[in-house]
Amino acid sequence: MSGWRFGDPNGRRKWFSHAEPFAGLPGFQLAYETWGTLNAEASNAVLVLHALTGDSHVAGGVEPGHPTPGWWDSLVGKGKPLDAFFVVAPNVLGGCQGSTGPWQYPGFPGITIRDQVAAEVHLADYLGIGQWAAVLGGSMGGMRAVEWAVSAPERVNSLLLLATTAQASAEQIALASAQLHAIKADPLEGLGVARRIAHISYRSEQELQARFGREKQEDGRFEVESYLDHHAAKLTRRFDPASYVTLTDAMNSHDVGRGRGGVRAALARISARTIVAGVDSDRLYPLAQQRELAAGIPGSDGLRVISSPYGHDAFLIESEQVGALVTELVPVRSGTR
Ligand SMILES: CC(=O)SCCNC(=O)CCNC(=O)[C@H](O)C(C)(C)COP(=O)(O)OP(=O)(O)OC[C@H]1O[C@@H](n2cnc3c(N)ncnc32)[C@H](O)[C@@H]1OP(=O)(O)O
Ligand SMILES: N[C@@H](CCO)C(=O)O
Repeated sequence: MSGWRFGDPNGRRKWFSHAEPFAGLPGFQLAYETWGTLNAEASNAVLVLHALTGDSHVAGGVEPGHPTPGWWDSLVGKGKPLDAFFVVAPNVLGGCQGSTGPWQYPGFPGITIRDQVAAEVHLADYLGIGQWAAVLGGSMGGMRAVEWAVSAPERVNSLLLLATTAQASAEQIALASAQLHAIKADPLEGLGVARRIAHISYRSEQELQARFGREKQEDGRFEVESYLDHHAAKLTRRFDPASYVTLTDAMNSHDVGRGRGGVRAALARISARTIVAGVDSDRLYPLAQQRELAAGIPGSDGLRVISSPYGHDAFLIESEQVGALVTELVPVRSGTR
């Protein structure tokens, strides 16, 4: 087993181990990182859930000696929207940055978003967190966030759903299936092909046209090809093909309505104060999916739109707009410090 998958590249990871059989596994471990301090009432905990190729390292540079940037640096740290809270970020079950996944466990079973949330419930219990002040997530993280609020409504006080959906659509499943075929044909090369396909869907047509047009590099590749080659190489250096398959299958299985009387009935269970936001240029998780969430969740006050040319990835890039939504959701209350 390659050590890096259990390693701690940023020097901040903690591990939670669950020794009982779970979802076809003999047990599991979740790597997680935390920022801030849990208050005496355990009322200031915020759960941040990462997207497909994300990890527990939401923010870097918060403490001396841990400068590696995180993927939502703008939210966590002194004077930032989540400064007053105890932030917990797990690496998702089946992921490959510290948590149990297919490379750690040959014959790793198929798991669902519900299994991943059930694993995170065990982590919350272990940390002594009965109710989250807020659960935040974008994309696959948003799938887990909405599942948290449906399956354990009493444990989620407020909820921020970004660029996500109540159930995977045929188009999302179709795009994923092409990626999975590539990986199953040749894991390493295939992961690069999968990343190219996925990354096109993470950006917008107008952005790619404006940035790259028909420009070519000296080697004859179109600039946009070179850009995709870059992301493919970058991901294959930091991500495990089998984990990509496991997590993509889990996203395909995502349907909060399954066995619960359908999506509307499931969303009606949510008691959290909720903000749902989508990106106007997102062609992977279109606004109609967030509109469905906002309409079905009783505690939502309607759809917010993040205006950005960057497509789906805007939830990771538009720090100001995302930060404003977080601040609106969890204004720093006295006593949360
Ligand atoms: C959930 C998580 O994100 S966790 C871990 C961090 N996350 C990730 O990395 C996820 C995968 N990455 C992404 O989704 C995106 O890179 C984001 C959202 C994080 C950032 O998006 P952006 O800031 O818009 O970066 P963009 O997609 O334009 O890529 C910039 C990179 O492409 C390179 N690049 C730009 N044009 C070209 C080109 N024509 N040819 C080759 N490389 C190019 C840049 O040099 C830059 O390189 P770098 O990655 O070494 O910095
Ligand atoms: N591009 C980001 C978001 C995907 O939803 C990632 O690779 O995780």
